[in-house]
Amino acid sequence: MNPILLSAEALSVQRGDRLLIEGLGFTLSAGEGMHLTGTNGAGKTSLLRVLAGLGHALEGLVNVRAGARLIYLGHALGLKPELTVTENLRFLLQVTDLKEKTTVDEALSEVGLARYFDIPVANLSAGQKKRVGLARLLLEPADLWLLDEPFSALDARSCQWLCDRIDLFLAEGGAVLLTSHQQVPVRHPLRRLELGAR
Ligand SMILES: Nc1ncnc2c1ncn2[C@@H]1O[C@H](COP(=O)(O)OP(=O)(O)OP(=O)(O)O)[C@@H](O)[C@H]1O
Repeated sequence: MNPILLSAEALSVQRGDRLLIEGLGFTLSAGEGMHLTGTNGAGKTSLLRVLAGLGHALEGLVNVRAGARLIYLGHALGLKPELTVTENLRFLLQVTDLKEKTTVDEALSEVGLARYFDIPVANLSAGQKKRVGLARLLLEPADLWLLDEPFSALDARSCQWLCDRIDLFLAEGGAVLLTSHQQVPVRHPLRRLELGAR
């Protein structure tokens, strides 16, 4: 049986005075993908942030397997607009202090941004910014990807590229939890976790 990389037990999440999630439990094992769905405001981003350790749960537990490394890719992407594309990725690698899986140049080439390496991120289109964020998936070693709307702003070719990357990551034993308001056409079957409107 594949090891469980992430689990939630009796998790409740509140934002402001709204209780968004109550008593949620699930596990995510190596090689598993999960599609988190729910209407606007249901709490998907809030949940991902709690799972990534960036937000607090009202009650309950989040367990990440000891030693498992996760990448959280949120709406904000964690990019600094005044830095160039290359500077942003080098900065992120410094912060995480991990040995990169590939070079920044190769990652940028794969996400179709080779020609933009010295452009400030502020001067990129929304889809190009998204691709800079996604380049982290190529650079940083990880066991678990938490991806908040990773397909938003991407063109069709980039969406297909990301699906292929997710399939490869799952085949290699990674685990993925992602949100998307659209169908996610990966080959690997995805479990579905639906947050109800409250
Ligand atoms: N900083 C905040 N302070 C208070 N409430 C917040 C804050 N951020 C979000 N919320 C509220 O939390 C609720 C859930 O927001 P969240 O972003 O988690 O939803 P979501 O399911 O990801 O929505 P969407 O599909 O629109 O991205 C919303 O009602 C929102 O108004």
